[in-house]
Amino acid sequence: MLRDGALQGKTIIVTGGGTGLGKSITRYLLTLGANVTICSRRQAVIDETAQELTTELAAVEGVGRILAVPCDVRNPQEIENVLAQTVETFGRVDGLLNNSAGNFISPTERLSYKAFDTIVDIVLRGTYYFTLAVGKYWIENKISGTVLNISTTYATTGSGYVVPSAVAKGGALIMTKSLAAEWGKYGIRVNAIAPGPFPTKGAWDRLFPEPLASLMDDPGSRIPLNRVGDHGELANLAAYLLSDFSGYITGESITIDGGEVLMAGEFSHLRDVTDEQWDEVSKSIKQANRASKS
Ligand SMILES: CCC/C=C/C(=O)SCCNC(=O)CCNC(=O)[C@H](O)C(C)(C)COP(=O)([O-])OP(=O)([O-])OC[C@H]1O[C@@H](n2cnc3c(N)ncnc32)[C@H](O)[C@@H]1OP(=O)([O-])[O-]
Ligand SMILES: NC(=O)C1=CN([C@@H]2O[C@H](COP(=O)(O)OP(=O)(O)OC[C@H]3O[C@@H](n4cnc5c(N)ncnc54)[C@H](OP(=O)(O)O)[C@@H]3O)[C@@H](O)[C@H]2O)C=CC1
Repeated sequence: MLRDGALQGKTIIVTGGGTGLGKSITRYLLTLGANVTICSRRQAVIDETAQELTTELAAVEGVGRILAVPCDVRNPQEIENVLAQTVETFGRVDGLLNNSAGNFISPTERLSYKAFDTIVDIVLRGTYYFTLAVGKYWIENKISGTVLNISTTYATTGSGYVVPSAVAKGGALIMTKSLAAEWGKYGIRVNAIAPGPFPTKGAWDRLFPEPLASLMDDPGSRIPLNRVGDHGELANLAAYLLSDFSGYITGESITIDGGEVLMAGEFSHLRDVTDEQWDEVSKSIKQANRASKS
């Protein structure tokens, strides 16, 4: 979407950048010329992604550089290390994409106390810790940085069977808005993206495992646009929100879900009714109208 070189000179940290959506967004940011630090717990995974993307994009003109630094977002010292290594390698940090998450589907009454803590610590506490570290660096160095948090549509609607994730994503969304209000005076923007279903191994293994996958509708079939999301579509939006082109947008969460949340509307599920059935419906209503007048 953005023109070549749109992110030239920018450095962006992507948490969870070794897999799934974080990897796809990292690929696009590099293509647009940004330098990117990817971080997550598994060093082998982020090293392999860094190697793969470097090789894959070698021929792209103006491509950015990639650095992989291991980090558990629940650990402030490891976050400080990612920040320090990024500044040492690329000179500065301009953007932070909080994309790391943990999640699994389960009836809430089956969860242990620790299960809740594990998800909330990664998603809410981790997002806060990373944002705090980078925000303090920006304020101290007078850099107008930008934070982008990967949320989810159920951060606002809520959802059964993923209660710890919904609670944590909901908290991170309110943090997005609260910090946007507070740090606007430093020129720091804080936004979020709320994706619907975008197939990744990490999400599908934990949210649509068998026998659930066979029992549930195909996620695309519940969506007005009739399909799941494409990683490129999400990467476009993320790059825009991390770029200066979105310079007047802050505290916003943009939904990208093919209209999935709209299916909560009372009658939105009627799209499978045929023309013939609608003829019958119309006839029946008109009959009732006539009857009510007589
Ligand atoms: C539309 C799609 C929206 C998508 C949104 C997303 O976020 S997709 C993103 C998807 N991507 C990811 O999630 C990627 C990262 N995810 C992960 O690494 C793991 O899934 C993790 C989140 C469990 C963290 O691993 P870890 O090694 O830090 O933790 P651990 O193994 O030590 O477990 C901690 C506690 O949780 C318990 N518990 C675990 N599973 C279940 C279960 N199914 N049932 C019940 N409980 C379960 C486990 O028993 C333990 O409690 P206990 O028994 O000690 O009291
Ligand atoms: N896929 C989808 O349909 C949707 C996804 N999302 C969100 O998109 C984001 C990416 O998810 P997706 O790509 O699908 O799934 P992935 O499982 O591929 O991504 C999650 C990433 O988080 C990293 N991570 C997990 N725990 C930690 C931790 N403690 N510290 C640092 N990194 C950690 C993982 O790396 P590692 O294991 O090496 O630490 C992994 O790279 C998440 O925020 C998710 O909630 C939202 C809505 C829909």
